[in-house]
Amino acid sequence: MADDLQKGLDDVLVAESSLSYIDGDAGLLAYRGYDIKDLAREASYEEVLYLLWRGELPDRDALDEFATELAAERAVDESVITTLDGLAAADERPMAALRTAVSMLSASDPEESDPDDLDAALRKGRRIAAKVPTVLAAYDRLRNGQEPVEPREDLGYAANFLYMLDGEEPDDVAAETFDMALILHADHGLNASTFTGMVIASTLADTYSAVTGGVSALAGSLHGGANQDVMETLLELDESEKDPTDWIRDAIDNDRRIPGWGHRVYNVKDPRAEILTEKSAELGENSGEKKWYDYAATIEEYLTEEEQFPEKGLAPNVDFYSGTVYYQLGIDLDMYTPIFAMSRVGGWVGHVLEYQEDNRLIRPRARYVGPENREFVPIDDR
Ligand SMILES: CC(=O)SCCNC(=O)CCNC(=O)[C@H](O)C(C)(C)COP(=O)(O)OP(=O)(O)OC[C@H]1O[C@@H](n2cnc3c(N)ncnc32)[C@H](O)[C@@H]1OP(=O)(O)O
Ligand SMILES: O=C([O-])CC(=O)C(=O)O
Repeated sequence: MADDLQKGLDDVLVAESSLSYIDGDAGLLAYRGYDIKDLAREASYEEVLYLLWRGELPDRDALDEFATELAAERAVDESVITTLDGLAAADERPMAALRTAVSMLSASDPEESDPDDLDAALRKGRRIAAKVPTVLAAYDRLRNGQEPVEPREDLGYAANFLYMLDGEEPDDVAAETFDMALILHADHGLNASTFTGMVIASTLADTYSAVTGGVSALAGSLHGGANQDVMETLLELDESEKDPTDWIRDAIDNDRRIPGWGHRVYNVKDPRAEILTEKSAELGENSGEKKWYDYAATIEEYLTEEEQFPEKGLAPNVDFYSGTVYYQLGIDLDMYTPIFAMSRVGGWVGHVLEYQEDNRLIRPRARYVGPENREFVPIDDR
């Protein structure tokens, strides 16, 4: 038995995977061998889902069939909408509403869960991926006193979500930008939320349980929650009316942890952040409102030259520019992490199924450091 302690499981190998390849020193990410930059530029989120789940890119017929099946499963049961309405009345956070809704979706799944039937597990994953946008858009509307908008089967995954959110078809720039953001967030190896899903699935629990666990783990500020924190930080900077360089200098002097910086795997700028930087700048140019991009870019420039940050391998991660992109698309701040979850369903389902093909219960150990050989004292004598 190995006795060396790996707190946080840094660098511990626990599985083999052919979903994503990450080189944290070179700043490379590929899904099943395809560079993320090519996928972000050329593919659609549906194509990427197909790739993650089936291992190959689809040809046009296969993609049409897959996208049609996915679109046909977008509607959610009325009981889910009623529950969301109750959660909205209680002012629940969207991530918590999503966690509750994913768990609830299993009640209307038409197939039994069978740990030996991985095809059925994949179909469950597909239903979750299809319904999460409907849940999120409905929740956002209900909490704003609006009726949910029914999904449309004739729109792509990204465009349909934006349509259900606003009640109006998005323009091409918004739909393409959002689709690209979904592609960038779809998978990232054994990150905390994916690993959570794998731990759950390794007990032979079903896909809904694994995805509910994934949503729960993604919510925290060290993981998916950071995208909202980044935008809140930029708004704080804006309200301070300080020069951005002075603002970030003060933040560092006060030992603040800067959201959207640092990553367990990357020691250089995250390749997804490179793409989102360009997108954020482009949206600012187009709208004439460049300040959100400018604030982020100024912080990046300052921290990149600051001694400690490069020394500790701290650089912008995927969350640093995604917030400015969503903000410019007019999306509410507390929807950013749920949108991340919407995309990451692809990775969660892919990894869970890959792991279950050759399943082994995940069960690490803790080194016992508590007291020993204590004499039990009955309650009335303590
Ligand atoms: C999609 C994603 O999940 S990407 C990550 C999203 N999360 C964030 O952006 C939150 C901000 N970042 C962080 O908290 C961290 O960088 C993490 C959690 C992402 C990675 O953390 P770890 O690999 O555990 O690094 P750890 O927390 O040990 O930090 C190493 C050193 O860098 C410092 N550091 C790490 N991140 C930051 C940051 N964002 N700002 C300032 N200092 C930081 C730590 O204080 C520590 O310094 P020390 O060695 O002087 O004590
Ligand atoms: O990989 C990680 O640790 C965090 C993550 O999910 C990502 O960067 O997309």
